[in-house]
Amino acid sequence: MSLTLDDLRVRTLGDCEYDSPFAEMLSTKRTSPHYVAEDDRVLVDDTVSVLLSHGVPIDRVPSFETAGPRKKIYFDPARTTVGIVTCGGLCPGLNDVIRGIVQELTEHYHVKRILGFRNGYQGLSKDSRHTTMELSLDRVRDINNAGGTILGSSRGAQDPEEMVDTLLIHEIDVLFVIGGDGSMRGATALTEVIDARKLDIAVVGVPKTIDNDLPYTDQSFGFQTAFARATDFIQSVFIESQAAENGVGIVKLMGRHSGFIACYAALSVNDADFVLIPEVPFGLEGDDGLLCRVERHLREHGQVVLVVAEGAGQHLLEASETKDKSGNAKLGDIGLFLKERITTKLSEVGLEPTVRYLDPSYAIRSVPANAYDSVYCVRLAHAAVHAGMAGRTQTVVVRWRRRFVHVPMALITGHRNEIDPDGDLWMSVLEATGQPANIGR
Ligand SMILES: Nc1ncnc2c1ncn2[C@@H]1O[C@H](COP(=O)(O)OP(=O)(O)O)[C@@H](O)[C@H]1O
Ligand SMILES: O=P(O)(O)OC[C@H]1O[C@](O)(COP(=O)(O)O)[C@@H](O)[C@@H]1O
Ligand SMILES: [Mg+2]
Repeated sequence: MSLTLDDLRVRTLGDCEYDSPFAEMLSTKRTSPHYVAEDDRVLVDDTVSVLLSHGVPIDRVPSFETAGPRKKIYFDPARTTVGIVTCGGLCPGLNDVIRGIVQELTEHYHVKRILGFRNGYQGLSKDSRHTTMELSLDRVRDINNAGGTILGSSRGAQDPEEMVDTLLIHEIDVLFVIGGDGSMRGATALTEVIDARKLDIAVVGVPKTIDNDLPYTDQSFGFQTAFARATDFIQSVFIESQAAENGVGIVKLMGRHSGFIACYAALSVNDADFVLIPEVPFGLEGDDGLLCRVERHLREHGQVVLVVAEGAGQHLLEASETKDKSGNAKLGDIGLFLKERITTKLSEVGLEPTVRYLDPSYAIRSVPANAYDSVYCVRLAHAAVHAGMAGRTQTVVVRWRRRFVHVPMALITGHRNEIDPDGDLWMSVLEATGQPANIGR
């Protein structure tokens, strides 16, 4: 997709007239390999060929506004009230982000009132708008030691007009939405109502997804923790299948539309023989199909390990029209399906398998963030606070090519981050597993 500078323009509520608490520290700072000055920008692309293909001077090629503290800010901290909400599925690090936002607002900006809305957008609805949580430093002190979110989360639509009424009742000036693509669509709907009513409320997003399926973000927070946890389950089925006669290990991992968790966990353990992801369709039948390939592998090596993303091979299952409360398609169970088909096939050819099947499901996303993700979360939280206090709105903060930047919300919801079957990640998976590029297709 070809972007223009206009697509990348971040919205702001107005001129920044208040001195930022960081003004003095920033006065001597210049762009360096480790810092981007607020009037500098970060390139979207990073290869010579793509940069040249734009055919415009370097200051016209697509670039992001840098994140970080500003010398001047839009909101007067002494008169600012902040809201925080976490929506959608859980992800390691949600509590770290909440805590980081509260710490930054309290300790540096001296914002006095921070409210957490309970249970996702539901907490902004008319019915539950009074069940807020005051977020003080004491309240968030050790919340990062636990998984989940102290605010709770939910799926399901709420009326944006009602939600904005709730923001007004609580006199919210800046709302931080920590959530995925659905949440960012919801946040966009909020900003549309805010605009229509000519209100002065900023909405800033911190993208969350263990599936790593949001674009313009290197890797989403919590993803590393989630795939690290997933490796435990691959190791388990590897050991089980190694010890059994004709051992087959199958692990199904989360990943509705994108197979990042499956690929990274499989590469980390480096013991998987087949990795199946939504982005690369496969067939079961025929000499080249998965079933025969599994059989041959088993005959040759005595064991076989498959890692399958939950969204893989959906074309092989009966189509379902079912959706969850947020409108996300409910998928068929590819893990159980493969377990049955592989068991039947191997039994038919006289290999009487011992099949070990694990579906760790929520076990990989309900854990606390690891040290790496915790660092990432706190830095995203800081960037979000700076963006909000500077009056950025309809904007998310992300890390892109190791720099923290501002991205318009519309870009984050515009398409999905998926594994490119022609890209180098999938090539690494093919190299590590030895599986062919096409299975039964
Ligand atoms: N198109 C949309 N417009 C408004 N709100 C939405 C939209 N899509 C999802 N939402 C709301 O955002 C919240 C989170 O969405 P969901 O898809 O469950 O999780 P995620 O944000 O992780 O993708 C839910 O309350 C859902 O109703
Ligand atoms: O919590 P639920 O509704 O069971 O959702 C499970 C889904 O949540 C996910 O973790 C993704 O969640 P999000 O849509 O919140 O990013 C998927 O991997 C999984 O399919
Ligand atoms: Mg989603």
